[in-house]
Amino acid sequence: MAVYTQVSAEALSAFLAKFDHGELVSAKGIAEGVENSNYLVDTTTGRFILTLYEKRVSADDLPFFMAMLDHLAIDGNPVPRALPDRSGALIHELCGRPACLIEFLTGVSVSHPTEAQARAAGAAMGSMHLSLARFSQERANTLGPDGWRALLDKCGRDLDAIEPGLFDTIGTAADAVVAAWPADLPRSVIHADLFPDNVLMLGDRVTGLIDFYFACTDVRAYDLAIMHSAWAFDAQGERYDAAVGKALVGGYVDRHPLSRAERSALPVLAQGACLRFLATRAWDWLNTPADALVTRKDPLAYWRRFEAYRKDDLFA
Ligand SMILES: Nc1ncnc2c1ncn2[C@@H]1O[C@H](COP(=O)(O)OP(=O)(O)OP(=O)(O)O)[C@@H](O)[C@H]1O
Ligand SMILES: N[C@@H](CCO)C(=O)O
Repeated sequence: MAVYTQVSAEALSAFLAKFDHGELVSAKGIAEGVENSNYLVDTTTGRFILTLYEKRVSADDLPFFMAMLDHLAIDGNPVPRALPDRSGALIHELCGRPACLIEFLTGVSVSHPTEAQARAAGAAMGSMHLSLARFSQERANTLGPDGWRALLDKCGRDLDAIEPGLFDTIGTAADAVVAAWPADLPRSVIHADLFPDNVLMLGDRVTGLIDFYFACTDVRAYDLAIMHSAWAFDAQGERYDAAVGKALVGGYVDRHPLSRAERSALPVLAQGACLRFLATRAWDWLNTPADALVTRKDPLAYWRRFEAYRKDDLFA
C-alpha cells in the first residue's frame, strides 16, 4: 500500500478548511501505486483524491504537471485537475510534503486488459498526443537512457542479490540499447508511465488517464513503447499477448499517425522502456524502507519482457 506519509484527521480537516469543498467525512489510504501517498477523501460535498508527493516527484515540477493536466482537460482528455483553494493556490504543503487536492474520476483500472480495452487505451494515448503537440512547456526526462543507466549503476552489484549475474547481464544489454537509441524521431511531452493501473475504464470506455508525475519531453513513440510493454504482457512478464499488443498500437494509429521510422524504432524503444522500469523497480526492491506500507514490484518481470523484445520483433 502506497502510504508513505500518514495524515491525521485533524491535519486533513485543517487542510480542507482552505477549500470550498465541504468538511471531512472520511479518508482512507489507497492501496495501489508505489510512488506517492494517495488518499480517497469524502467530504460533505463530494469525493476527492489527496496526493502527497514523495520520493521521485520534485515540488519544482508540480506547476509543469498541473499546466499539462489543464491543457489536456481543456482539449477534452479525461484527466484529473488539481483543485484550487480559496486563494487560487493549487500546490500546498501537508505533513511536510507537497500536496494537491485532485478531482476524483470514476472507473477502475483493469488488470487483464481485453483487446477492446487495449484498443480504447491506445486511442486515448493517440488523442493525448494530438493535444500535447500544442503544449509548449518542456520538462527533461530524468529517467531517459542516462537516468536509468545511472540508477542501475547505483544499484551496482546489489543487483546480483535479485538474481545472480544480473549486474553484468544488464550492463551489456544497456550498452546495446544506448548504442541503438534513436536520436532523430519526433519529440513532445509524453506521459511516460501509462500502465493499465494509470488508465481508468468503465467497460471498454476510458474514463480517466491519471498519474502524470513522470511526464516529460522525449521521443513521442517511446510513450507507445512504454505502454506496449506494460499492457501486452502478464504481470510476471512471462506471456506476451499479441492480440492485445496489436490492438493497442491499432487504437493509437486510429487517432495519431506513426511514421515508418517511428514504427521501426519501437522494438529498441520498448527495450529501453524495460530497462527504465527494471531500474526503478530494482532500486525500490533494494531500498524500500522497512516501515513503508508498499508492495514492491518485481524487477525481473521487466527483465523477462526485455528478453522477449530482444528475441522477436513484437511490433511486426
Ligand atoms: N484522480 C483520480 N480519480 C480516481 N482515482 C484515482 C485518481 N488518482 C489516483 N487514483 C487512484 O489511486 C491509485 C494510485 O494513484 P497513482 O497511480 O497516481 O499512484 P502512484 O503511487 O503515483 O502510482 P504508480 O505506482 O503507478 O506511479 C490509482 O490506481 C487509482 O486507483
Ligand atoms: N509503473 C511503474 C511504477 C512507476 O515508476 C512500475 O510499474 O514499475
